[in-house]
Order: sequence, then C-alpha cells, then structure tokens
Amino acid sequence: MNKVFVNGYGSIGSRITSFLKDDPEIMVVGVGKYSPDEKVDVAISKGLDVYVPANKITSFSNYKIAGTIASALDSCDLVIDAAPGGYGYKNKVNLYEPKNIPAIYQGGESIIGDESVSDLLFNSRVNYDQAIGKQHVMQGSCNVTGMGRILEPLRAKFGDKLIRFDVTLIRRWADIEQTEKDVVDTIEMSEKPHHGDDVKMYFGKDTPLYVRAIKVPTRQMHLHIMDIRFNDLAPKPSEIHELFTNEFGVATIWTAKGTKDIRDYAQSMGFNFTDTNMIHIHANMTTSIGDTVQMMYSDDQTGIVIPENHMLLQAMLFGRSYEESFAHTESIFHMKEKKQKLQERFAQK
Ligand SMILES: NC(=O)C1=CN([C@@H]2O[C@H](COP(=O)(O)OP(=O)(O)OC[C@H]3O[C@@H](n4cnc5c(N)ncnc54)[C@H](OP(=O)(O)O)[C@@H]3O)[C@@H](O)[C@H]2O)C=CC1
Ligand SMILES: O=C(OP(=O)(O)O)[C@H](O)COP(=O)(O)O
Repeated sequence: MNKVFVNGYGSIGSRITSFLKDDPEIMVVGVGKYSPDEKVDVAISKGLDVYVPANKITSFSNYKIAGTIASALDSCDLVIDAAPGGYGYKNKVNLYEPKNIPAIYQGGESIIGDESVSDLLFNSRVNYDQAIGKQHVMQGSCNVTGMGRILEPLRAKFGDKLIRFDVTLIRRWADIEQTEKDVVDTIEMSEKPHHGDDVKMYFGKDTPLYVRAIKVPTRQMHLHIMDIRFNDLAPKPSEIHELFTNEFGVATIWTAKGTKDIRDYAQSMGFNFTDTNMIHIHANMTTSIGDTVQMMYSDDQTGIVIPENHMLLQAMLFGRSYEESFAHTESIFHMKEKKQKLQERFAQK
C-alpha cells in the first residue's frame, strides 16, 4: 500500500485527507499540524495521526501527538503539501528534497521565479501526462483550475478562431470553515494577480489572456466573468453550452440566483464538505454579441482542487493513464452524479 503524508490540515489538507482515507490504494500516514488548537482533536477523532514540527513539540503537550513532521516523512512515499502559500517552497527546500520525497504543492505557491516549486503546473484536463514520473508538481489554485476547465474545451473546438480572453475574477474573501478570518465589508483590489501567468504555464505562454481580480466579502465561491473574442462572428450561447455537456467538473445551470444557492443545494444533498468539486456555468448570463461571447461561471473554491490532487497523485505514484486515474477518482468523488443533480435542480425553466 502506498503511504501518503498530508502536511497541513486546513481547508485543503483536511479535504484531501478525508478523500484519501476513502481510497483503498492509499494509506494516510497522518497530517502535519503547526498550531496546538482544536483541529488537532478533530484530526485525532477521525483516526488520524498528527505530526508536528520538532521545535514546537512542547506546545502540543496537551495532545496525543504521533511524532515529528520529519519522522512522518521518513515513512511516506509521497507528501501532499497543503501549507499556506509560500511555505510549500520552504518545505520543499528544507524537508522534501533532502529526503528525496516526491511532493505535490498547492496553488498558493510560486511557479515562476527563484522560489518556484516546480516547472509543471498541473491541470488534469490539459497536461495530465506530463505529471507522470515527476518528483515535484504544483496543483493550480482553484481559480487557475477553473479557468482551464473552460479554456481547454474552447481551444479544442475553436482553435485559431479564438483571439482574446479577458477575465475578471471576483474572489471570495475566506472559506466557510475559516471562522478565524473575518469577512471585511469592502471590495479589495488584487494587484498583480498570479492567475494569468499561472494559466499560461499550462495553456501556453503566448495565450492572449488578460486577468483582473478583486476580492469581495463572501465565503460563497469565486465568480469568473469571461469575455471570449473570436476572429469572426461569435458562436451562439447554445453552441458554447453544448461544448460542456460531457465535460467533467463543469455543470451548466440556469436558475441559481447566486453562489449560495449552489452551496445550499450541495449541503441539502449531503455532498461531502458541502462541495460540488466543480465550476458552474451560469448559462442564463451567457450572451453572444458580435465577435464576443460573454459568460460567467462560479468556482467551488475549496472543492475543485481536491479531485485534481487525487488525479495528480495517481500520475506521480502509479504512472497511470488519464483514463484509469479518472475512473478511480470518479469512483470516489462521483462527479458525474453531482453534475447531473445540479443541472436538474437548476434546469432551464
Ligand atoms: N482555501 C481554498 O479555497 C484553496 C486553497 N488553495 C491553496 O491551498 C493551500 C492551503 O490553503 P488553505 O487550506 O486554504 O489554508 P489554511 O490556512 O486553511 O490551512 C493551512 C494549513 O497549513 C498548516 N501549516 C502552517 N504552517 C505550515 C508549514 N510550514 N508547512 C505545512 N503546513 C503548514 C496550518 O497549520 P496550523 O493550522 O496548525 O497552523 C494549516 O493547517 C494554499 O497554497 C492555497 O492557496 C488552493 C485552492 C483553494
Ligand atoms: O486558490 C485560491 O484562490 P486563488 O486562485 O485566487 O489563489 C483559494 O481560494 C485561496 O485563496 P486565498 O489565497 O485568497 O485564500
């Protein structure tokens, strides 16, 4: 059985761990915690071993700790780093490389410059095969992953007819369970957003993609407003929607008034963590004007990257084909069923 250690137990690390525990091919060595807080007990109550940095071990004296992060790394085949942005790079240099352990990093890390964690930014829809046999790979962030799910089917269908993509990202303030983070009543500018450069890492450096981003006071998903320009008359909205009929991780919905409707539905249906694990095209907002298609889709910030990490893990650990990995991931995440339910619930009237 392959052993995986999840270093970081926040929004992303806790979800990844939970799904890996459902995977009969993986043994979860445990999780890394850095603060002695109630989440240590949460992890232990779920049957997880908790590992902490050697220099903090005394501050965890009230908890039953399994050992140090270094000791967990000694007994794992791969680590999924789920640290706050920037710490993954430090972990790579200080922990994973010296021990020669393959690692997956999350989207808050850098992919460009001196502190880049990898030369590969993973998006299963675009570059799955390139992850096979790699030692260090970064999973794109939630917004970066969502854009790939729209852009790749467009490229496959329209190719050279596409001449420009302009995207405004409306970013959520914090996650639902990040109760320690206040949602501030303001609209915050995201200067120099990383998303455009990140997407170009997998979609091509010369992609005519222009991204702006702001942050708004909600915990209920990100929303992307995308204008797609064609070299001639743009296709009708129905042609655009048709492209996504069989796309995994993309639901096309018509009657959601807002992102919370979707999250509430996910909760009422008992989806794990109230995540849909996908993006949702708000089809009632798609228009075609002259050479431009305007569309909007929401992006389940916490859920979307979890099946991606699972696919990436399989490429790196087992060298599996895309099809085999997808089938295995689907058996755990049931994305087709979730898509169908969402589309039925928010169907066109
Ligand atoms: N939240 C989201 O919606 C998404 C986040 N991401 C990316 O995932 C990564 C993690 O984000 P998220 O889960 O939201 O963050 P959180 O703040 O929710 O959790 C971070 C976790 O990392 C732990 N941690 C602290 N220091 C270190 C360290 N040096 N090494 C390893 N772990 C450490 C924290 O431990 P402790 O609490 O004990 O201090 C905490 O458990 C980021 O790169 C982010 O950009 C990507 C897609 C979506
Ligand atoms: O990966 C995410 O967003 P991003 O694609 O805007 O970086 C997550 O929602 C985390 O974002 P945050 O860094 O604003 O907490």
